[in-house]
Amino acid sequence: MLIETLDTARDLGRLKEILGVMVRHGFGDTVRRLGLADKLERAGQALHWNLAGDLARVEPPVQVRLALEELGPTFVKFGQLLAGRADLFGPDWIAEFEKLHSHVPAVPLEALRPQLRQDLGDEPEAVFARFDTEPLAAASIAQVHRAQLPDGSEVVVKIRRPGISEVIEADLRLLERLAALAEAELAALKPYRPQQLVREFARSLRRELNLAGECRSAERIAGNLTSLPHIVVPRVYWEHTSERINVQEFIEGVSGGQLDVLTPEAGFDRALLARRGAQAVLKMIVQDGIFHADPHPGNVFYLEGNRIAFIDFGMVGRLSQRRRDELLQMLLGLVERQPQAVAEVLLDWAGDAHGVDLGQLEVEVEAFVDQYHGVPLAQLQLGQMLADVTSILREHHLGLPPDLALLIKAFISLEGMGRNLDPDFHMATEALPLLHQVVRTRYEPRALAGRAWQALRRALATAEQLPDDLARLLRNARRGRLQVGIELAHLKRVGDQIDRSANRLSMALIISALIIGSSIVMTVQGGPTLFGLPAFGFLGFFGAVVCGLWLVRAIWRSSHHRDED
Ligand SMILES: Nc1ncnc2c1ncn2[C@@H]1O[C@H](COP(=O)(O)OP(=O)(O)OP(=O)(O)O)[C@@H](O)[C@H]1O
Repeated sequence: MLIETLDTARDLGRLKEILGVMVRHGFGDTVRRLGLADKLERAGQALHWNLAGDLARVEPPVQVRLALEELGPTFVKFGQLLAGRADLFGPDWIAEFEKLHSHVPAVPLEALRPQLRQDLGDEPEAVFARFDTEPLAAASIAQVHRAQLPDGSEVVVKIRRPGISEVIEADLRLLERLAALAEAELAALKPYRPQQLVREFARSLRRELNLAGECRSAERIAGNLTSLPHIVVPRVYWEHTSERINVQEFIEGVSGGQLDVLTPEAGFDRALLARRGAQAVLKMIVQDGIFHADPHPGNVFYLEGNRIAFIDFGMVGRLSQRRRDELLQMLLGLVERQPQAVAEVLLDWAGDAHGVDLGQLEVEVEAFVDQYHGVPLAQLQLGQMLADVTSILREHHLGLPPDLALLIKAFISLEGMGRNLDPDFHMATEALPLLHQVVRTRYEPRALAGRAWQALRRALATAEQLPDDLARLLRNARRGRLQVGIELAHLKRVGDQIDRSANRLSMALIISALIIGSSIVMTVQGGPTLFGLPAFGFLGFFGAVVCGLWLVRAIWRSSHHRDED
């Protein structure tokens, strides 16, 4: 089905390439179980290649990472996303996914020129006073060149790789179908919800492909951070920015990776930088609800005056007000060691916890928080605690909502950066006053009154609409066009059970008929015999025994499965 619905021959070719890489890295059996083996074999590729030497001894997480690397940018990015899912994968997997880097050879300027001409409306040399032909950096989606505008402003020009959008789209189409197939065919992968994972990934990657979108996020965040004058977000030059290109202020500073340069002699106060960085990101997360979701050292610069610049807003996380409230309760619960509060939020996050022992989950969360009882605030590693507490969900085969997974990754990365800057930096100590302040502002009378007023306005709007809605409902009911959609989750299962019961009942009737018929035949004298008995009567009884045994086995198996369920 997957192959039949592929859009182009190119997609089919790429699928074979993907399957080939999977086989080469030891996942031939998975290919077979996905029902795709024949496609490869028809393409002349053997499925049962033995893994050569060293590869045979490689652990599954390493095999997966090597396969993702070989499959190119889309899959490398997918692995990078999985690196943030401590709620789904164990530490050995996360460590491997974290090794994935998207640095690739740069595209020469001449190859970029036709696209640049289209996007800038002229040759780069005509638009910029200076344009560096050698890029500053080349990543999988875009590469960055330094340039100068005619007014003397130093800028960076981020250019999307020609053709990358088509490559990524084709890969995403295949990945979406493979995920659907995996979810249907591979029971072991079901708890990872492959389809949902790929859907979220595709959404975020498509957003990243639009280089203007990144600038919109940067401006939004910059607007939220105006109260923190020591935080810098590069200015966007919209006149040269569009989907495939963006031009932004060049940030002159010390890259987050060069900590040894941040000395007091050079005018840097590392403790202050750690505190300022943490305050900014905490504000983005708990107060503003839109945050830089990829704050790794390469995306941070330290500037003179102990200012901090964030760049690359290609991946931002968004949190609804409800999520922010939950997060606030979770963080305060962790910092103030209130197990009940933490458990409550985690159970909310677990969402559809069908078949999960919620009581047990609650006990585990409480035990987890209790182990920090009496530990000084300064020793709490908030990011790690968040990751650990959510990994309890993993053990119960429950996933974290995607917006929160992104947040925890950002949190851990930020906490690590803070500690690298200043070994005495403690996120929990830093966070507590801000968390209290957010709670205070959220529940101060004016804020409460504001929210109550908004709720009232929504209620009034609904009330205003009510007579019309009711009239429409009644009109439809009068015309017999009232439709009610009822979804019964287990209706199909019940239908199947009725089907099976009817089959068994029919079988019981056949057996009874065979026994009665054979008994009558047995009394008839003459005709062929078998073992001294009338042959047709004997065969009838034999058939009844076989059917009877089948019936007993079917009944035993179905009651056994019910017990397991
Ligand atoms: N405004 C800027 N000022 C100075 N340098 C910049 C700026 N923007 C980007 N760079 C440089 O270019 C590099 C890549 O930029 P950016 O992170 O935006 O691209 P990317 O394609 O998202 O890369 P990655 O996937 O590695 O994060 C940065 O690490 C930085 O060195």
